[in-house]
Amino acid sequence: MSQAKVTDAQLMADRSKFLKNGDTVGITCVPFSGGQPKGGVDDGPIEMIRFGILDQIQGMGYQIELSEGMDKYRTMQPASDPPIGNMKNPRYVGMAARRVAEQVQSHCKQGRLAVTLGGDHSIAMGTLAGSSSVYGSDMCVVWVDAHADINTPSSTDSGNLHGCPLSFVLGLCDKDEVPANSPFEWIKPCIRKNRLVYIGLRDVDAAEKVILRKHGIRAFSMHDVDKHGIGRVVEMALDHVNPDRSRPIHMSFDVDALDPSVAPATGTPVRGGLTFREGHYICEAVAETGCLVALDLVEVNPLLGDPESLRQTVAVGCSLVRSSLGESLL
Ligand SMILES: NC(=[NH2+])NCCC[C@H](N)C(=O)O
Ligand SMILES: [Mn+2]
Ligand SMILES: [Mn+2]
Repeated sequence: MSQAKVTDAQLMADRSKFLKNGDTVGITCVPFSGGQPKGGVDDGPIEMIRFGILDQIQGMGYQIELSEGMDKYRTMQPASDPPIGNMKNPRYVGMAARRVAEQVQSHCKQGRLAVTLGGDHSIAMGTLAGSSSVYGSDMCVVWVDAHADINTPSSTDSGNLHGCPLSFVLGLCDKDEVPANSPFEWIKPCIRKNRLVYIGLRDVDAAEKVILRKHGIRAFSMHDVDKHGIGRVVEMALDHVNPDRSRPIHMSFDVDALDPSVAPATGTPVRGGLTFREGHYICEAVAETGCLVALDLVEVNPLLGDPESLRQTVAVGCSLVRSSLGESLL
């Protein structure tokens, strides 16, 4: 009795509405921590690789294309990088994100599913610039996070750019916040406000709430998850940005969306987050649409906490990636 071997990769490639090489995953590792003050988040990608993420993805039947030169993200830090206004490490963040954009763009151009392993969330300026340069402004963004990461250069209290990536790609910054010689000048508004949706929010700055309200950006907080259940929340979120499931999706998953009991090793943990299953459900439901073209998995910080916290967080990061690649589809 012989049966043709049907892999997860084949099922996902058949299901994919946009990827011409849907059985190939283009992986970009970004060992970068310049968007926030805590060292260690730059070791996120290498710890996920040590844990076996590449073998796991290959084991699902995918081909892997790995972006070159991940060490360059560490060596490209400028010798001098004084704050611009409130923004910390602005040149480093701007340069790193620009390189991320090129690497993600190249995977997307080749029709591969672009998976980016961070690194702190400031790198999403790059991932979104890269994917949207190929898929255009019809692409929608599912942002899974405890935080809104939509501060502008002038609204940010902390000055940490991992709290700001969305304001750049949405074009919410004033001209004087991104002047002609700014490290962020290369970022063009590329994501539409009505194509962005959040899931998991529970720690949003006052200034960010003003921004969300002003621009009518749809957000499903943990309150909504409690009220409606994760199944309904994901359905409502997708209905908002992608009612016919006919648009490409870029999902940006900050591991701190999960409850700290599930993902403790992260820089800005917030109590009351998604359970293990709720986090995975989101990934599975997005995989099921056949619309996923790019995925970020960020903010795993192996230096925070004891060895067991580290193992647990790295393991859950890898398993969220696998679920997004269709591991649990039958
Ligand atoms: N990607 C993150 N973990 N972001 C946390 C941001 C926290 C806070 N809103 C800030 O702007 O500083
Ligand atoms: Mn976060
Ligand atoms: Mn984030």
